[in-house]
Amino acid sequence: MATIVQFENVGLRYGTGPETLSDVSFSLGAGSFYFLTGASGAGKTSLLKLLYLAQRPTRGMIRLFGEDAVTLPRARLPGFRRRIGVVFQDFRLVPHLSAADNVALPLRVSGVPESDVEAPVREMLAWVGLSDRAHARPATLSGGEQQRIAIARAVIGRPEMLVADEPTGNVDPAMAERLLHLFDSLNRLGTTVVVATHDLQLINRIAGAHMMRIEQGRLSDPTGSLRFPPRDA
Ligand SMILES: Nc1ncnc2c1ncn2[C@@H]1O[C@H](COP(=O)(O)OP(=O)(O)OP(=O)(O)O)[C@@H](O)[C@H]1O
Repeated sequence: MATIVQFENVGLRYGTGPETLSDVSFSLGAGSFYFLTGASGAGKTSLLKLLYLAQRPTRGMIRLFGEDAVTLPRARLPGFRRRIGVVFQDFRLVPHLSAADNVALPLRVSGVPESDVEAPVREMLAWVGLSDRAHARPATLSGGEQQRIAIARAVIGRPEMLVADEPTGNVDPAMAERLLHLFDSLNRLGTTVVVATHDLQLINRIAGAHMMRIEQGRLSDPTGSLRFPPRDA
């Protein structure tokens, strides 16, 4: 299986504080499904930020899509980021755009012709159960509805990798199940999926998903399968 992400001895420090992440090493196989768990403050969001290139590590090596992501020239960041769908913990919807226009953003940014935008937006809104809120501004949506719009926006461009930070934190169990099914469908189409969650129930729902656990900034690898190359290689 091809490796889509590789971390070797990665460390992250914010300012002059202690290291938030230390000696993080793992690799992600293209097309696999990963859960990242850990207590609040353990470093899940920080690890995801490194993955979607919002943050550079203070030490270590990160390869993404086969290239060195640490020394990637700034000008190439947008091109890389377009290959990654992100569901932010705080949604980050654009407040002056409607729900439909928020969902359409990745397609428009990628230069998809306007005639090819409407149908997938409609399909995604239906998938997340919000067809009737297409014209609503984010401020008029509930937290769970905003989260579903953020998920629709993250997956509409069929990204090579989907990174989601607590994507079911604001929805009821039935909707969480449905959203997970959406991620699963995307994964079956070949997208590598990384979901940070506290919800251990979710983890059992995806057959064959890998689990990474982070404790005080260090990754524990319960399956022993995430390290690349293996420690004893
Ligand atoms: N921008 C920042 N500047 C300084 N410290 C930060 C910053 N972002 C996160 N931290 C610190 O890094 C540590 C890990 O935070 P992080 O958000 O990665 O944890 P988390 O596991 O995602 O937590 P939660 O589950 O509560 O979202 C925390 O101690 C946090 O205070």
